[in-house]
Amino acid sequence: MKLKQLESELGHLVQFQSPKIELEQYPTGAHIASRMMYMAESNFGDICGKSIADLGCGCGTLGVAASLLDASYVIGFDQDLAALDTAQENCRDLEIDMDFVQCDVKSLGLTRISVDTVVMNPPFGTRRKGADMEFLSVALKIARTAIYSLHKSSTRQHVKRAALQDLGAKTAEVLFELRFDLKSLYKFHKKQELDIAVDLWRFTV
Ligand SMILES: C[S@@+](CC[C@H](N)C(=O)[O-])C[C@H]1O[C@@H](n2cnc3c(N)ncnc32)[C@H](O)[C@@H]1O
Repeated sequence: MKLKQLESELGHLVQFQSPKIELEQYPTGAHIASRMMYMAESNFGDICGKSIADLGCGCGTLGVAASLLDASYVIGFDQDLAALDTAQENCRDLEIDMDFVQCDVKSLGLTRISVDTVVMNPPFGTRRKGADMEFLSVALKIARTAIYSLHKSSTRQHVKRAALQDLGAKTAEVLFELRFDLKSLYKFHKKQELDIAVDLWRFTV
């Protein structure tokens, strides 16, 4: 599938109806999600024919993109049932076969789940400090090859050091920096928090 077509399909997905701020529920927009997933496939071959886990899948954007890029198997994990219901509806509409599990992502670190590639837009840790690194720690346990993840650019040095020194990543590379616009979702945020710089990372194990 071409990039433009992928972006267009993702642009039609239903997103969080009443986002829960304590779970940092904001969708990855179609422009960012399509480029993130397209790059994972076209530059690194990490999606087509691979098993994929979408951690904190929300309404399913990244997992759906993986399916549209011909992943062999896709599973999404999220704590929130309402988001998972929407994700399932999105899959039904597109006739996509994807599994979903309701759980706290932290619990996956204790399981034997193993996939080729993990994709995620984790909570940035603004509501619960360290949430992003908890997701990364789990991702590094269950991925056999690579992890694609979004983190605030302001945490770049910390993410790199923790991934390489504490969490066992073999490599940690920022693929590109982007801006995440939370304006329309959380209207009561302070202005400087609305448009934030975010890194797309690729970690290998
Ligand atoms: C920033 S949103 C990303 C949603 C979706 N992946 C996307 O890209 O549009 C973070 C997601 O993580 C979920 N989440 C937050 N903490 C979680 C946890 N401890 N375990 C499982 N899911 C969690 C939220 O419900 C939310 O759907």
